[in-house]
Amino acid sequence: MGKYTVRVATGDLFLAGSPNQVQLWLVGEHGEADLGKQLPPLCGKGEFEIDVPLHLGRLLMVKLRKHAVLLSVDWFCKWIAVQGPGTQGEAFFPCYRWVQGHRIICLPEGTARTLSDDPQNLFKKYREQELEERRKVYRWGSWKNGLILPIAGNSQLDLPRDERFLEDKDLDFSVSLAKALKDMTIKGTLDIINCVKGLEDFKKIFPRGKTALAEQVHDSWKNDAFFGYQFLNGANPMLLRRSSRLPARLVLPPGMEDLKTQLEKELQAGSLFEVDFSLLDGVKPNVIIFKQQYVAAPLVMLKLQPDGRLLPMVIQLQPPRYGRAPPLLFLPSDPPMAWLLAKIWVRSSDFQLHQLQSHLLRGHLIAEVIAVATMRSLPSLHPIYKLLIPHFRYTMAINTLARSRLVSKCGIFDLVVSTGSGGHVDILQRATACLTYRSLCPPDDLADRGLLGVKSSLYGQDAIRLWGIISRYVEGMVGLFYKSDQAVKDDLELQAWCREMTETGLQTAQDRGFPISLESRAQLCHFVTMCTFTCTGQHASNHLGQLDWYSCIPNGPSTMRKPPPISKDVTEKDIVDSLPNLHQARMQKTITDFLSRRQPVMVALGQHEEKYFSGPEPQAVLRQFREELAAMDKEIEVRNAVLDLPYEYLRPSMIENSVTI
Ligand SMILES: CC/C=C/C/C=C\C[C@@H](/C=C/C=C\C/C=C\C/C=C\CCC(=O)O)OO
Ligand SMILES: [Fe+2]
Repeated sequence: MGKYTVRVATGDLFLAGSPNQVQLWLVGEHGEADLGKQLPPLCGKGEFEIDVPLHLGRLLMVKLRKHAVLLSVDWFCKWIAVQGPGTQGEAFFPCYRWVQGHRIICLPEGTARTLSDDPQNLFKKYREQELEERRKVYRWGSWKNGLILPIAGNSQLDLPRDERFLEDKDLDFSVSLAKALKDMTIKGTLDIINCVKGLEDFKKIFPRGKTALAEQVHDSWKNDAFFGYQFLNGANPMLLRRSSRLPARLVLPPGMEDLKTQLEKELQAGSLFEVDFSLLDGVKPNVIIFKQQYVAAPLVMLKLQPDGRLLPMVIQLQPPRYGRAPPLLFLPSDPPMAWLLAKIWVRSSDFQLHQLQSHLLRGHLIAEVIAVATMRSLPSLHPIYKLLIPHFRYTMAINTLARSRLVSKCGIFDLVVSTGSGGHVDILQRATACLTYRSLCPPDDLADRGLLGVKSSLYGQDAIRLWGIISRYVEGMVGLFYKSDQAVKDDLELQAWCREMTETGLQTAQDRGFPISLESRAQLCHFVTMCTFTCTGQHASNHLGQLDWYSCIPNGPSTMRKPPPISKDVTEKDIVDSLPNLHQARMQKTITDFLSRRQPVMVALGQHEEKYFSGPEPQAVLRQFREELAAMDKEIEVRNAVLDLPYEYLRPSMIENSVTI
């Protein structure tokens, strides 16, 4: 018994407060005290003192309930802190959620606890009730067959309130999208009089890139070294791999002996690389306003020079067909327009696999599965929940928007992308079928692709460095709560979480290397590091490059309006007629600029302000994480300062703490 000081923190945004009164209870080891209805949590922090005539002992949780006389107004509660008998200084009760309706909400004290950390089962009932409620609110949906599962819901309003954009994000997204579409409409009216006779006309109509690098892309996109560089450090660094043999599909027609000799020489030297777009083979192309669009499935062979440049050696635009003559091979020595058109076809194919496989599937959709599985399987007391929850912010919301406006019927893909109107779903299904656990873990993925130690792969170096920092952060936290491998095996909530993710969310992905159970601390750390990296670095490295590399339309055409060339007799007009028309180009530029602009409402990696963990040790681990991130950021800044083409997409200060756009 004694005097307690209670502090109540409301969200910082305008709509976070509520005029409804809030009733509070203090729940201790030895009893529970009803503190009655307290100040309505209008805004900021409220504080009150109260005498409690009971001996509560150590405080375990705070319970709260909103009372509405006329109108129930949701309240965003950040946290509650209590000082008094049994609090050892100050007891902190994290919330960071919306309090809706009149239900009683339980907020356990912030110390992370696995089931085995609660031998008296003081929280067991609470954990079970919380998960029972979460499984009703966070339900798996289904978008298309053969894909990993999304959250149920067709719009943000269908989502749990805690998953929707807060008003600052909502305002920024809506206003900037409306402005982008308005500008597109206004500029688009001029397109009626604009005509694109030559490639230079594209530059006149779309003059300025939004970044220094985008400007360089406008100037240098035709250059072979620039073309090769993109597979290392461009918008999509996920497809390049070192050749272990000449690809079977690369059928060399008679007269190409020199090329064969060169390829074999590079192969023997270990400097032969390839990018194979076979996943696109046979995808049904879109028809846009009654006009057939076209898709190819190229193969590019490249050689890594001693100076680090990656130069294309040959492009095969389509795989060989049984019973037909071998496909034409395009070479750097071909007539310039023919070679340029072949490269443009590769760029358009890269746009398709980048946006659908590397960005949407391996970034957005995997992050969503991690988020939904966690909300359905781990209580808020669980250390892994506390570790991961900051990396789920807005992911379900942005993905629901993508499913309703980007890859939906009559969405952006249908309007301006050559794989729209169903081809994009086919590609997602194919990409899902070959999605492996190793491919989501840079140390394994880069090893498998033969990119470890390739100095000119700045993506590779930064991805390995960031993976290491995240891995140490995860190990630091896991080490606080799991003292043995057996403790991991015995954690039934953890095992249910892993199974829910692999078997349900990822749709029996154990066939592709994903774990169905966690047998050791090392395996747990690897899995949680993959989750964290996917929600942060993987998405950023495949999201941020759009602004630089796709604002020059010929460098990333969202569609192609003529079939791939079958001869080398190519004119500039053939190229212009193949590229997106002005309307399509303007829409592509509008959407990719809008999506990849630097977000004003942004939390950088590791910089979340929510305090989910109580206690000095987790805070120390988080502090160390932030210090390592800051060191990496500074070193990348110094490195980039002397580079003609700086690589920024894995700079910690540029990486969002979750997938929000
Ligand atoms: C053409 C760019 C394709 C990108 C797909 C890859 C990842 C998804 C993307 C997320 C987008 C989320 C929401 C998009 C919402 C709206 C789209 C913009 C305008 C639609 C026009 C309209 O409906 O009015 O990653 O960032
Ligand atoms: Fe994105």
